[in-house]
Amino acid sequence: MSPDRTGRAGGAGRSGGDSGHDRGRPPGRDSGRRRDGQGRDGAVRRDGQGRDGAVRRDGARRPGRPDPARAVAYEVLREVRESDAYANLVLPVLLRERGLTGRDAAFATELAYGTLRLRGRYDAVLEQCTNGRPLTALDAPVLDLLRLGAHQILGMRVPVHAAVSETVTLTRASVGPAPAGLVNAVLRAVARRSLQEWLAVLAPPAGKANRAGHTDRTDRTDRTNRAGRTDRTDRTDRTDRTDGADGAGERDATEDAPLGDDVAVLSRTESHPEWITRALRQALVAHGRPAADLPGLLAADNAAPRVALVARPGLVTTDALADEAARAGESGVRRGRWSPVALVPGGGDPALLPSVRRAAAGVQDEGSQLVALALAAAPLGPDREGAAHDRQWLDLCAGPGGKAALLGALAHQRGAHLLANEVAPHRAGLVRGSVAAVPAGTVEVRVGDGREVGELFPASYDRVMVDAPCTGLGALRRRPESRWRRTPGDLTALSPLQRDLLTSALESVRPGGVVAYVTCSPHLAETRAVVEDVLRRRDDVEVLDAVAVLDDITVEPLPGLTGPYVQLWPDLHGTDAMFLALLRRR
Ligand SMILES: C[S@@+](CC[C@H](N)C(=O)[O-])C[C@H]1O[C@@H](n2cnc3c(N)ncnc32)[C@H](O)[C@@H]1O
Repeated sequence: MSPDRTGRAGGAGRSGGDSGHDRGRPPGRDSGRRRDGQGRDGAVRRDGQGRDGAVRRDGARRPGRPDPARAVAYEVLREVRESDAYANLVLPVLLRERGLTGRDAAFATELAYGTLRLRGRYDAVLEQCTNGRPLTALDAPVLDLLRLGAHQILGMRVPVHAAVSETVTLTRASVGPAPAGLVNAVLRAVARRSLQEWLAVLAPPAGKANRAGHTDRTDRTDRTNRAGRTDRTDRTDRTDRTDGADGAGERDATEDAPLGDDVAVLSRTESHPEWITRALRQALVAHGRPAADLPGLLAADNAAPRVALVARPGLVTTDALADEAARAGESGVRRGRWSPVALVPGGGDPALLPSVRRAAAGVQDEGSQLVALALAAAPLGPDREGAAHDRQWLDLCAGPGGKAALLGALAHQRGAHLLANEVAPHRAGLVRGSVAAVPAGTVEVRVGDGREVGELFPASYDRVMVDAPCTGLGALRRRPESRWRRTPGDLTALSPLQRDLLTSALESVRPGGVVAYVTCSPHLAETRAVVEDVLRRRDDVEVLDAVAVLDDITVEPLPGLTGPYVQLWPDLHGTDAMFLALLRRR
C-alpha cells in the first residue's frame, strides 16, 4: 500500500501514540535499513519516535494486552485460514466490532492485507530464520504471527523493537506463552536484514543460478557482496547476535538459499504461486508484451488499488459525485484515467456518499466500467429483416450487479430493456440492490442458469454480456488471500462452464447482435482458449476489434493493446486484468 493510497499510513508513524501502535510507513522501493543497526535507529528517528516513545506508549496499555489493531489483523488471518473466509468481508466486521476507525483501521487493514498478499515472500524469508526448521513444522497460528511480524518489519517499517515486542505480546495473548521465545528470536533474525537485502538473498543475480538450483561458492560470495555483506566475520557476528530461543535464528542464507529459474525466483520475491507466475508470463507474451514486464506486473498485484467509483449515466454526473466527495472532506479527488464515467475519490469511505447510498454511483474498477461501456458501444449489424434493433439487452451472469447497474443505466437512456440473469438467488438479491436507482421497468432480475437462456430465448437479444465465473486472477490486488486459495484445478472446473455460457450467449443473441465475453482473469485458458474453442465450432460469429471500440470511449487511448481482444493490466493501465472479446453474430 503506498503512502498516498492509505493517506494515513505515513502519518500514523508520527502520531501512532493514540492507541499504542508504533506504526511505520510503507517502504519506498529503494529504502532499506542497514543491517548494522544504524538503519534500525534511522527508521525510528524518521518516524519521529524514539524507541522510548514506543515503550512509553506500550506502557500506557495494560501489560500483556495486545494492540487492538494487530489483534484484528491476526483474527483476519485466522478466519481466512480456518474458515476459508474472505479477508475483505471479515475485516470490516471486526473493525466495527472493535470500534477501530481512522489510523487504527488503516493500520489493521494494511497489516492484514499486506501480510496475506506477501505471504510467499515472507515465508521464503522466515525459512531462512528458523535454523533449518521447516515452516510446516510450526503450528499454523504461530506461522501467522511470524508473517504478521515480518510484514511490520519488512513491509511497513514499523520500528523493529515495536514489531517484535507487539508480536510477542500478541502471541502470548492469542496462542500462549510457549512459542513467545521462538517468535521473538525468529523476528529478530528477520530484522537483521532490510527488505532489499532479503530480496537479494532470495533472488540470485541473473545467470548465476542454474536450473538444478545450485550455485558455486563464487556465486555465493558475489551475492553476499550485493547484499551489502562482505565477509565471514560479518556472518559470524550475525549468528552471535541471534537469540537462539527454541533453536530459532537466522540460518546463513548465503550458504543454502533456495535458487531456481526466473519463475521460481520471482514467485518467491513477488509472492505469487509459481503456477500463477507462469500463467501471467504466458498471458503477457501472448498479448504482445515482453516477458521482462513480468516483475512489474507481479509487483502491481502486491499494491492495494485505489478505489474507483462509477457515476452511472443519467443517474448522477461525475461532477456531482466529485462535489459530494469534496463536501465529505475528501481531497485529491480526480477523474478516471480511462473511463469517462469514473471518479477516483480521495480516500474516504465511498459507501457514505449520498449517490453511492442510493445506488446512482458505485464502487467499480475502471476495467469493469470499460467492458460494460464497450458492449453498449459495439456496432450492431442489421437483423434478418434488415432492421437495426437495439432494445433487448441481457447480462447472463449478473451477480452482484456492478456491470448490470451500468448497463441498466445506459439501457434506460437508450429506451432499451435489460434482463439481468444470475444463478445464485442471494447474488440475484445483490443485483436488485445494485440496480435500485435505475428507473423501474428498465431492468428485470431473473434467477436461473445462464446455460439454459440460449435455448429458452433464442436469437432474442441485441447485446449480451457474459461476465463469466473465473479464477479472478486479474483482481489479485483486491483479494489479498485469493492467490493462495486458487489452484490449477479451478481452471479445469470452470472451463466447461465458461464454454457453455458463451455458447448460450451466442444462441441468445440475434443475428447482427453482439456478445461481450469478459473475465477478470488474463489466464489464457479462460480467455482466448474459451473464445477460440467455441468459435471453432461455429461459422456464424465474427470477432470485432474491441480495441477500436474502446478507442472511441476512453478518455485517452489505452496503451499496449494489440487487438482484436482487449487485455487490461494492473501495471500498465492501473485496472484489474480484465479480458474482453466482442463477438458479433452474422
Ligand atoms: C464474475 S461474476 C459476475 C460479476 C458481475 N457481472 C458484476 O459485474 O457484478 C460471475 C457470476 O456468475 C454467476 N454464475 C455462475 N454460474 C452461473 C450460471 N450457470 N448461470 C448464470 N450465472 C452463473 C456467479 O454466481 C457470479 O455471480
